[in-house]
Amino acid sequence: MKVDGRHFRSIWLEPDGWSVAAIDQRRLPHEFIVTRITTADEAGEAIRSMLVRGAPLIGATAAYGMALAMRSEASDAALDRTARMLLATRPTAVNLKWAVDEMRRVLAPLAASARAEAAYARAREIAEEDVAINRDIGRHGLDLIAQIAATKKPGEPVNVLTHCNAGWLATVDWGTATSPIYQAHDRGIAVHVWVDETRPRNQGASLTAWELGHHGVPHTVIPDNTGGHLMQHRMVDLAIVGTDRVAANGDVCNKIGTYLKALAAHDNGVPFYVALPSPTIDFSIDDGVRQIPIEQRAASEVTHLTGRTADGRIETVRVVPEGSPAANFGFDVTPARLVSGLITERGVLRADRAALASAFPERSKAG
Ligand SMILES: CSC[C@H]1O[C@H](OP(=O)(O)O)[C@H](O)[C@@H]1O
Repeated sequence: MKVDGRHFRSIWLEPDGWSVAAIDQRRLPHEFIVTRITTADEAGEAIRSMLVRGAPLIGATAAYGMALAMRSEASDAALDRTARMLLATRPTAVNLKWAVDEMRRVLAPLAASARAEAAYARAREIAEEDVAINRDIGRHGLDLIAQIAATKKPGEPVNVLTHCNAGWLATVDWGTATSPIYQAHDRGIAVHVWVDETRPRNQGASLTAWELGHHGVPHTVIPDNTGGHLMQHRMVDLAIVGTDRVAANGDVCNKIGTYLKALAAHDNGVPFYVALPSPTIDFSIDDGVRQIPIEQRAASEVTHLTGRTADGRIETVRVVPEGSPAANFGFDVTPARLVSGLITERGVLRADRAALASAFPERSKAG
């Protein structure tokens, strides 16, 4: 999407035809830094360190990481070693495993000499497919926003709450939860977004607010604990969030705090939608609450904050007493019963196995 009027994707193949560029999301919103990724290990570190993050973008980065590996060494051992390295970077977003498995499906049958070219071709396809899928998610989600807009007084915005960053920065382009928002805004529908800051890494405050601002979408950053109050006072028309993994039964794993927003939405009759591309569906899991692995990250992400000082320096400060332990669960799982619908590239679905299997039979059979 647009950054200072210029179109960017979150990741792209450089003109040299083999190295990969990605926006360093750890530096936003204060610095816009593009990093060049030249090895599979650098791709793995980019995922592990959250230089790139967001389920679909993690998948695309892993696909390019496999291509970088095949360019360097295309043996069966290198293929297996690279797959294992990438799969070990982060455990929750199933798009990572989907992308690695997809690359292995394409590459394993090939002679080593043919693997690098095939790997780059498939990685590019995965990136382009993500853009097309997210555009379609936006088209289907736009209908939901337009239906609410039709009930509003002229100029009164549709108020959407979102959590974390499921924006174009979390994907190759468009985003998932933000794609309907961008498409509504671009069509002149008045939209306002309540942006959950999303402690502890503040992807909402630092990423969602940044990208909405660059696209001219009205928004307000709120502390994570505010959403329930807004819903109680009819200040939220619908919630749209992203997801890192949807179980076959419709349970939704997303950034920590999503479950609490879903409970508040359910209690206040606020529609709660989850936007996802089909590679985020994990048909091998029947019970998301019990089976989806929840990443636990470093306590320092809770005990410290990074920001810009008044004189422009980027500093990290401690916000928790020395010696106070901190827990950092990265995700939680919202039971399907709290989900109003799943906005996918093939339409808005009920959050249940029958709807998911019917919409994506080719994936449900693959399991
Ligand atoms: C469109 S996937 C976005 C999803 O990924 C985020 O997690 P992280 O920033 O840790 O990669 C968050 O759960 C978002 O909803």
